[in-house]
Amino acid sequence: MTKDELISLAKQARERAYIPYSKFGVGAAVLTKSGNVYQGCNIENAAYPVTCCAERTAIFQAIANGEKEFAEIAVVANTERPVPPCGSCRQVMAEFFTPEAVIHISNMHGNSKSITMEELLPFSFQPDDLFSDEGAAK
Ligand SMILES: O=c1ccn([C@H]2C[C@H](O)[C@@H](CO)O2)c(=O)[nH]1
Ligand SMILES: [Zn+2]
Repeated sequence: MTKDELISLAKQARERAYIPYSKFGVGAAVLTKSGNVYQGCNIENAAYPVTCCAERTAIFQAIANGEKEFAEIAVVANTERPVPPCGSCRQVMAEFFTPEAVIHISNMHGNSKSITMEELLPFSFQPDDLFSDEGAAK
Protein backbone atom coordinates (compact mmCIF):
# COMPACT_ATOMS: atom_id res chain seq x y z
CA MET A 1 0.00 0.00 0.00
CA THR A 2 1.64 3.23 -1.15
CA LYS A 3 1.04 6.68 0.32
CA ASP A 4 -0.91 7.67 -2.81
CA GLU A 5 -3.12 4.57 -2.59
CA LEU A 6 -3.91 5.33 1.05
CA ILE A 7 -4.74 8.95 0.16
CA SER A 8 -7.03 7.71 -2.66
CA LEU A 9 -8.91 5.56 -0.16
CA ALA A 10 -9.23 8.58 2.14
CA LYS A 11 -10.68 10.58 -0.79
CA GLN A 12 -13.17 7.80 -1.50
CA ALA A 13 -14.25 7.84 2.16
CA ARG A 14 -14.64 11.63 2.04
CA GLU A 15 -17.42 11.18 -0.53
CA ARG A 16 -19.44 9.46 2.22
CA ALA A 17 -19.06 12.31 4.73
CA TYR A 18 -22.32 13.17 6.54
CA ILE A 19 -21.98 16.94 6.63
CA PRO A 20 -25.37 18.69 6.49
CA TYR A 21 -24.15 21.48 8.81
CA SER A 22 -20.56 22.41 7.93
CA LYS A 23 -20.54 21.03 4.35
CA PHE A 24 -16.85 20.42 5.09
CA GLY A 25 -16.07 16.86 4.03
CA VAL A 26 -13.10 14.97 5.43
CA GLY A 27 -11.92 11.45 4.61
CA ALA A 28 -9.42 9.18 6.30
CA ALA A 29 -7.90 5.75 5.71
CA VAL A 30 -5.85 3.96 8.34
CA LEU A 31 -3.40 1.17 7.50
CA THR A 32 -2.83 -1.50 10.14
CA LYS A 33 0.48 -3.28 10.67
CA SER A 34 -1.28 -6.44 9.44
CA GLY A 35 -1.93 -4.70 6.10
CA ASN A 36 -5.66 -3.99 6.42
CA VAL A 37 -7.21 -0.60 5.64
CA TYR A 38 -10.19 0.98 7.41
CA GLN A 39 -11.87 4.09 6.04
CA GLY A 40 -13.63 6.91 7.86
CA CYS A 41 -15.52 10.09 7.09
CA ASN A 42 -16.75 12.85 9.35
CA ILE A 43 -20.25 12.24 10.72
CA GLU A 44 -22.00 15.35 12.00
CA ASN A 45 -24.97 15.65 14.33
CA ALA A 46 -27.73 18.21 14.92
CA ALA A 47 -26.22 18.45 18.41
CA TYR A 48 -22.98 19.78 16.90
CA PRO A 49 -20.38 18.63 19.49
CA VAL A 50 -21.46 15.01 19.04
CA THR A 51 -19.83 15.07 15.58
CA CYS A 52 -17.11 12.49 14.96
CA CYS A 53 -14.15 13.42 12.75
CA ALA A 54 -13.03 11.27 9.82
CA GLU A 55 -9.81 10.22 11.56
CA ARG A 56 -11.58 8.94 14.67
CA THR A 57 -14.26 7.22 12.59
CA ALA A 58 -11.52 5.28 10.73
CA ILE A 59 -9.59 4.40 13.90
CA PHE A 60 -12.73 3.35 15.80
CA GLN A 61 -13.82 1.25 12.83
CA ALA A 62 -10.46 -0.56 12.97
CA ILE A 63 -10.62 -1.04 16.75
CA ALA A 64 -14.17 -2.40 16.46
CA ASN A 65 -12.79 -4.95 14.01
CA GLY A 66 -10.13 -6.14 16.44
CA GLU A 67 -7.17 -4.11 15.13
CA LYS A 68 -4.95 -2.17 17.50
CA GLU A 69 -1.60 -1.82 15.71
CA PHE A 70 -1.37 0.97 13.16
CA ALA A 71 1.35 1.89 10.68
CA GLU A 72 -0.05 4.91 8.82
CA ILE A 73 -3.12 7.08 8.36
CA ALA A 74 -4.06 9.39 5.46
CA VAL A 75 -6.41 12.35 5.88
CA VAL A 76 -7.86 14.56 3.15
CA ALA A 77 -10.09 17.63 2.90
CA ASN A 78 -10.64 20.37 0.32
CA THR A 79 -8.36 22.77 2.15
CA GLU A 80 -5.71 25.13 0.80
CA ARG A 81 -2.98 23.38 2.81
CA PRO A 82 -2.93 19.68 3.75
CA VAL A 83 -5.59 19.38 6.47
CA PRO A 84 -4.24 19.31 10.05
CA PRO A 85 -6.10 16.86 12.33
CA CYS A 86 -7.90 18.41 15.31
CA GLY A 87 -6.65 18.07 18.87
CA SER A 88 -9.15 15.37 19.84
CA CYS A 89 -8.06 13.18 16.93
CA ARG A 90 -4.40 13.73 17.76
CA GLN A 91 -5.02 12.45 21.30
CA VAL A 92 -6.91 9.39 20.00
CA MET A 93 -4.07 8.68 17.55
CA ALA A 94 -1.53 9.02 20.40
CA GLU A 95 -3.38 6.28 22.32
CA PHE A 96 -2.80 3.73 19.55
CA PHE A 97 0.01 4.95 17.29
CA THR A 98 3.69 4.54 18.13
CA PRO A 99 5.81 7.72 17.97
CA GLU A 100 7.18 6.53 14.57
CA ALA A 101 3.75 5.92 12.96
CA VAL A 102 3.21 8.13 9.91
CA ILE A 103 0.37 10.58 9.31
CA HIS A 104 -0.14 11.65 5.68
CA ILE A 105 -2.10 14.91 5.62
CA SER A 106 -3.37 16.00 2.21
CA ASN A 107 -5.82 18.10 0.25
CA MET A 108 -7.83 17.86 -2.97
CA HIS A 109 -5.18 19.85 -4.91
CA GLY A 110 -2.71 16.99 -4.63
CA ASN A 111 -0.58 18.52 -1.87
CA SER A 112 0.52 16.22 0.92
CA LYS A 113 2.89 16.15 3.85
CA SER A 114 3.96 13.14 5.89
CA ILE A 115 4.75 13.56 9.57
CA THR A 116 5.27 11.21 12.50
CA MET A 117 2.98 10.80 15.49
CA GLU A 118 5.68 12.37 17.67
CA GLU A 119 5.75 15.45 15.41
CA LEU A 120 1.95 15.70 15.28
CA LEU A 121 1.49 15.57 19.05
CA PRO A 122 4.72 15.85 21.03
CA PHE A 123 4.77 15.32 24.81
CA SER A 124 1.35 13.65 24.75
CA PHE A 125 -0.49 12.17 27.73
CA GLN A 126 -0.03 8.39 27.49
CA PRO A 127 -1.67 5.29 29.00
CA ASP A 128 1.54 4.76 31.00
CA ASP A 129 1.01 8.12 32.74
CA LEU A 130 -2.38 6.96 33.95
CA PHE A 131 -1.06 3.60 35.13
CA SER A 132 1.85 5.25 36.95
CA ASP A 133 -0.54 6.63 39.59
CA GLU A 134 -0.17 4.05 42.38
CA GLY A 135 -3.31 5.27 44.11
CA ALA A 136 -5.59 5.12 41.06
CA ALA A 137 -8.17 2.38 40.61
CA LYS A 138 -6.65 -0.53 38.70
O1 LIG B 1 -9.15 17.04 10.82
C1 LIG B 1 -10.38 17.23 10.82
C2 LIG B 1 -10.95 18.49 11.00
C3 LIG B 1 -12.33 18.62 10.97
N1 LIG B 1 -13.11 17.51 10.74
C4 LIG B 1 -14.57 17.67 10.62
C5 LIG B 1 -15.37 17.88 11.87
C6 LIG B 1 -16.58 18.64 11.32
O2 LIG B 1 -17.53 17.71 10.79
C7 LIG B 1 -16.03 19.44 10.17
C8 LIG B 1 -15.76 20.90 10.50
O3 LIG B 1 -14.95 21.01 11.63
O4 LIG B 1 -14.82 18.80 9.79
C9 LIG B 1 -12.57 16.27 10.55
O5 LIG B 1 -13.28 15.29 10.30
N2 LIG B 1 -11.22 16.17 10.63
ZN1 LIG C 1 -10.68 15.50 14.69
